[in-house]
Amino acid sequence: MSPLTSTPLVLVDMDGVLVDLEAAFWDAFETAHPAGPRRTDGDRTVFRIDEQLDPQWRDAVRSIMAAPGFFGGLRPVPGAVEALDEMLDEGWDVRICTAPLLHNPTCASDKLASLARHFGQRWAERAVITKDKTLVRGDVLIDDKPVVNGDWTPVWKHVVFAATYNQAAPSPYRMTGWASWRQTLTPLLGRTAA
Ligand SMILES: Cc1cn([C@H]2C[C@H](O)[C@@H](COP(=O)(O)O)O2)c(=O)[nH]c1=O
Ligand SMILES: [Mg+2]
Repeated sequence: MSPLTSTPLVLVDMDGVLVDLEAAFWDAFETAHPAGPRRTDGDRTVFRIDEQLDPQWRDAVRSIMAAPGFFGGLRPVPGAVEALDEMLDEGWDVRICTAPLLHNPTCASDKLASLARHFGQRWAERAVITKDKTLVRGDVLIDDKPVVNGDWTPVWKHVVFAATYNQAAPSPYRMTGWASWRQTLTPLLGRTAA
């Protein structure tokens, strides 16, 4: 809880949680490489797409993700817009906590523009963009990465936003989608939203 209020502070990741990186990636990849691997070849079992595919495709994956504008084209995950607004309007303090891809020159600015466009300007103003999420205080971090680590011991609990590639995540806290945010967060934060 915040030292000044009892309002729980919820941190929410972007890629794979609020916006659909996987769909945007495969749309671009399949267009650029029509004879290459397809999204339908199988579910992702590791966090990084380049590590899922044969090594011959790694540069191609990197080049799609490094393209200026790529992160501005990601579409919201179903239910995400409504859930964020509900959490904030009902009394949680909610911040976006997202990592930039440093070799994409417009990644950080595209993420802010995407938040404003799809979620509303107030969400762009609530964004924290950092390579190290352990530096950010909060009660929970909702994130699809199986392990979110950094230079510090985090103060938040990691709520794993469920995906095929994080089924073995060590955190005991798991959210299966935005429809269940209340059931997942309320027991963790000790009270319902105000
Ligand atoms: C799936 C995937 C992700 N990344 C990068 C893209 C972003 O910079 C981060 C994830 O950001 P988040 O908002 O903290 O989710 O990881 C990547 O480089 N390769 C991938 O396959
Ligand atoms: Mg993510």
